[in-house]
Amino acid sequence: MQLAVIGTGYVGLVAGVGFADIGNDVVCVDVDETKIARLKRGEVPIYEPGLDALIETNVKAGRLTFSTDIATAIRAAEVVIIAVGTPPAADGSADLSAVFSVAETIGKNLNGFKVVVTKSTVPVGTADRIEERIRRHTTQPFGVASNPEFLKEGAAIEDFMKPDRVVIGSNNARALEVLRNLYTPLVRKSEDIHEMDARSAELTKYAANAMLATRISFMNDLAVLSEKLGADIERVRKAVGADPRIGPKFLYPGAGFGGSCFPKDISALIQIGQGVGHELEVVRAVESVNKRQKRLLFEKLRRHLDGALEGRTVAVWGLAFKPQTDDIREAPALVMIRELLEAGAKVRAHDPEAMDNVRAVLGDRITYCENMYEALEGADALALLTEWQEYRQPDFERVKRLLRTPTLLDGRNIWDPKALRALGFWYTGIGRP
Ligand SMILES: NC(=O)C1=CN([C@@H]2O[C@H](COP(=O)(O)OP(=O)(O)OC[C@H]3O[C@@H](n4cnc5c(N)ncnc54)[C@H](O)[C@@H]3O)[C@@H](O)[C@H]2O)C=CC1
Ligand SMILES: O=C(O)[C@H]1O[C@H](OP(=O)(O)OP(=O)(O)OC[C@H]2O[C@@H](n3ccc(=O)[nH]c3=O)[C@H](O)[C@@H]2O)[C@H](O)[C@@H](O)[C@@H]1O
Repeated sequence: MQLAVIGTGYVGLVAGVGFADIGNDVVCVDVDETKIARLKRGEVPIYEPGLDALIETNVKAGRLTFSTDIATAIRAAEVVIIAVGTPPAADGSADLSAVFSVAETIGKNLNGFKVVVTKSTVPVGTADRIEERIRRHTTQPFGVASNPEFLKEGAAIEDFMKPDRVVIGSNNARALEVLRNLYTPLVRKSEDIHEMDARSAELTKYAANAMLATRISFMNDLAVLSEKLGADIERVRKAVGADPRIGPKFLYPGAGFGGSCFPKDISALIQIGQGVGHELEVVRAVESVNKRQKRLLFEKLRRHLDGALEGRTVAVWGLAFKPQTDDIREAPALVMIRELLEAGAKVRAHDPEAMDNVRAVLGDRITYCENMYEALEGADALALLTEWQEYRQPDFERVKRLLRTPTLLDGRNIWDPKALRALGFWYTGIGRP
């Protein structure tokens, strides 16, 4: 099939290369000329394991190209996939300006039946609004569909190529059929493709993200309770997750959830509810618990130092919002670093992939260390915010020698409190005695 993917970010690029890999002809389009120029030179603008090799293979095979010429890409395509960003507007709702701008361009360039697919996460009812925008400019036939994406950054290719399920929402039978054919090679059985109306598909995306975020905030809330009661949330987590009705995934307490989606989609869902006069009370609590959780490590450190943060130095390991990505959008580390700077502390940071992105936001307000141990030199405490593999088993004797005071804040519960206390560290994690 001939596909145009509009918006070559985390989702558009992965979807584009994934569809090319199963034999489609794909052109990935973006308004960002620098990004497209880099991709044309063979450079991959984001860190995503396995992506470089897959792009290279498909470009070489002639199935994957990059362009800034959206009109030509649309005219050549049978299926146009919208994967542009839908960032939060000032009031928390999703900013749909990029989606609508693409819809208008599609309308102006329709030259025969096409399926227009929204992969971006958009509020319920957006498919109808897209259809209306396209119709303003054309009398050509087309079908609009919602096809939300469920991939996780850091595991994006695996998630895309072997999805647990695919959701396709449309009121147009021809569009449903085209998309069913497109996805059939990626699913194990036909029941893994869930066909529905567009509104249900749009809501499914928010429901899935809100459910996952609810599990995390629930566990983070219980972690605070655990600590106050002298219980160990890690033991509770494992035992609770052993119930197959609950399951073990997405129950890890930590420094709060970040990323470009959970925080944004939760506030958009709250807005969607309010738009029809329904207050989503559970989702509101998920959001407020998360805001509190992102400040938890900072508060623990402040208490430990009796409020005296001025002039102290804090080492931070992990800046990305999770491991295996360079994405720092809504990362808990940024919240902690900003609090520290505001309190007059200095920060020495390390991350295997995300330092350039942080530099673009914070500039020289903090010190960036190429080596994780270098970040510890002369620091009064080490705070771990992202559970990169290389932080799991550091040389703690060396950590102790380098730190001015042996203080550890484990924002992801990856270290052993007992062993570290035996080594002479002051240790605190999330919800552990
Ligand atoms: N990042 C993720 O893991 C996931 C994201 N999503 C959703 O997918 C959508 C895209 O997210 P990301 O890929 O993370 O965003 P991103 O910010 O990485 O990429 C968006 C791309 O769209 C381009 N763009 C903006 N306006 C454009 C226009 N008018 N024409 C062409 N290109 C345009 C931007 O230059 C950028 O390259 C969002 O709605 C997001 O909620 C859904 C599932 C997973
Ligand atoms: O809509 C999206 O963009 C995507 O959002 C999330 O994916 P992603 O944000 O890439 O990463 P996750 O692995 O879900 O992690 C999100 C945040 O939750 C945190 N988290 C995750 C799991 C957990 O048990 N505890 C926890 O604190 C992570 O550290 C991270 O900060 C969803 O998992 C994807 O299914 C969805 O497609």
